[in-house]
Amino acid sequence: MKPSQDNYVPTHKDLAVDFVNGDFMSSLKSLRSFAKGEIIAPLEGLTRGPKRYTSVQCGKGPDDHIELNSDLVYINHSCNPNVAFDLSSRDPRQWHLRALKPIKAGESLEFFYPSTEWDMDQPFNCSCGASACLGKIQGAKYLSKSDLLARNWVNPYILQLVAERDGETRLRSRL
Ligand SMILES: C[S@@+](CC[C@H](N)C(=O)[O-])C[C@H]1O[C@@H](n2cnc3c(N)ncnc32)[C@H](O)[C@@H]1O
Repeated sequence: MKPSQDNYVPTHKDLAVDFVNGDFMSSLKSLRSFAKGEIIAPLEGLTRGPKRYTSVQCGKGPDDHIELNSDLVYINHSCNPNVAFDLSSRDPRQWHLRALKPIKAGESLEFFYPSTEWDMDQPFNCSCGASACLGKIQGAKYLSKSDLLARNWVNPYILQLVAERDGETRLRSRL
């Protein structure tokens, strides 16, 4: 579920969707400043569902995908992100959105999609404009461990999948 522009009511006090005409052109902006490390929002009202362009992966399993059911779904990807979805706790009540750097009022919130997603439903050519932009964004499966670790936050289940992938590669090369 993606909140629409019709009769829009923000789901989070300090955040607002910047609706732009055109497919996937909208974004989520901060209405106040946040300090580095500050929790911007707990993740509440989540539902399980299939992998979609709106879902967020929350574990290693095929069914480990949640829908945010809020304005947070409008957070775009950046290769130089300013926020992270931290789904590292075993307790979903601890899952949250956190600032990775100081954020000013009016700034767009952007997270590094491969920090949650292994193999994305809807890959795209990134337009984040960062100097270290990775180009095509399709999920962590397609990136090196060093490219992932350079983005300040990667969820532990993604790092486990990377370790399994890289272990298999080493084993195969020995055969
Ligand atoms: C969950 S939506 C994010 C909100 C989206 N901008 C919208 O208006 O609905 C994810 C989609 O937004 C687009 N998107 C997000 N970040 C992007 C980026 N850095 N470059 C290009 N497209 C991006 C892609 O089409 C992606 O599949």
